[in-house]
Amino acid sequence: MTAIETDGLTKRYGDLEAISDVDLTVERGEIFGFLGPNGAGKSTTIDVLLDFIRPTAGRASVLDDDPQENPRAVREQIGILPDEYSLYDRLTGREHVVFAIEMNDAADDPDEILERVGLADAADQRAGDYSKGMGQRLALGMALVGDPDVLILDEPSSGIDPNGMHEIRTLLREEADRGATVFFSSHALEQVEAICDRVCVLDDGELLAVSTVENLRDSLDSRSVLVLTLDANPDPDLDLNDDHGLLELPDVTDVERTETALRIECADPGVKSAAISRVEDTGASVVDIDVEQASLEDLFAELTTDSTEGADPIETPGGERA
Ligand SMILES: Nc1ncnc2c1ncn2[C@@H]1O[C@H](COP(=O)(O)OP(=O)(O)OP(=O)(O)O)[C@@H](O)[C@H]1O
Repeated sequence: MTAIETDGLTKRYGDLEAISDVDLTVERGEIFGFLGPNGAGKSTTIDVLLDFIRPTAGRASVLDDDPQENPRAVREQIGILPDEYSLYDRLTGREHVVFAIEMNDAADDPDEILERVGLADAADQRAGDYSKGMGQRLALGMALVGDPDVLILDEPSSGIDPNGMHEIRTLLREEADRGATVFFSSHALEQVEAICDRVCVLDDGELLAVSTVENLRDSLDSRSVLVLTLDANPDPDLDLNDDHGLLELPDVTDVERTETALRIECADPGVKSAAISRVEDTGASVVDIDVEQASLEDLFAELTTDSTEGADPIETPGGERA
């Protein structure tokens, strides 16, 4: 059953298309990473889901309700940690949570919530004296009130240290285990990959890929760079700028020449031995062989760079192309 669905979702501000024809499906109970650089369109998408703004075209649904037709029903089922939230400086942490409980007509124990977000010791401190990370934890605690079916978290890691993020990941996993859907929007890949079941990558308003983190990793395992260090005193007749015919090999996607080495991008690991033979056949002497694995960071950078200029799309096995 789907928790969140968008179909051709588009939002224009004048000439600017903040999101373009976004088709997205998030299943119930999954922790879904909504990934993209600044200005990608993440907050715009979230604002449409909450009916804070209306789409120019397309539609969205949250737990089968259309936010435009039934905004109240949608918001009642969502716990939201917004990108920009405001706290009341003079109210304590506990008073904030009590306020959220009353607003939601919920029966939560405020101290239990404060404990879960690591603020038990600061419950009676005024929010005006909280650090940024403490404020973020408090806003997250308020989002948990009433055990919402969908948690929408816009940049939840902002201001939170690595230990804190570990606690928050545990908390989000508990939420998913009780059946909640977690929609985790972030530009920080390392946060998303550590917790999410599936991720999508949005850039310039367009959905570039949807995949499991595992499939993204698998696709990277088959993408590597072979670095061949050549004899520093090669045959003087050897053309150092030559690509050694490597680009004629299928699955060699790029060749870069440094002073003493060749960096050969391989789309398939099986091509490496053919590449080495090809270089040696031209009379060059290979003195060292190294393999650089691509990281998820590389993939994210590649997906979100020049996507509008016809860069080659990256397939994520088992994932969808958007
Ligand atoms: N009210 C608005 N009027 C005009 N343009 C807007 C408005 N809101 C957003 N935009 C533009 O829409 C695009 C998407 O913005 P959005 O805030 O959705 O990105 P984002 O992915 O959430 O970015 P960030 O990670 O920085 O929060 C940006 O180019 C932004 O400038």
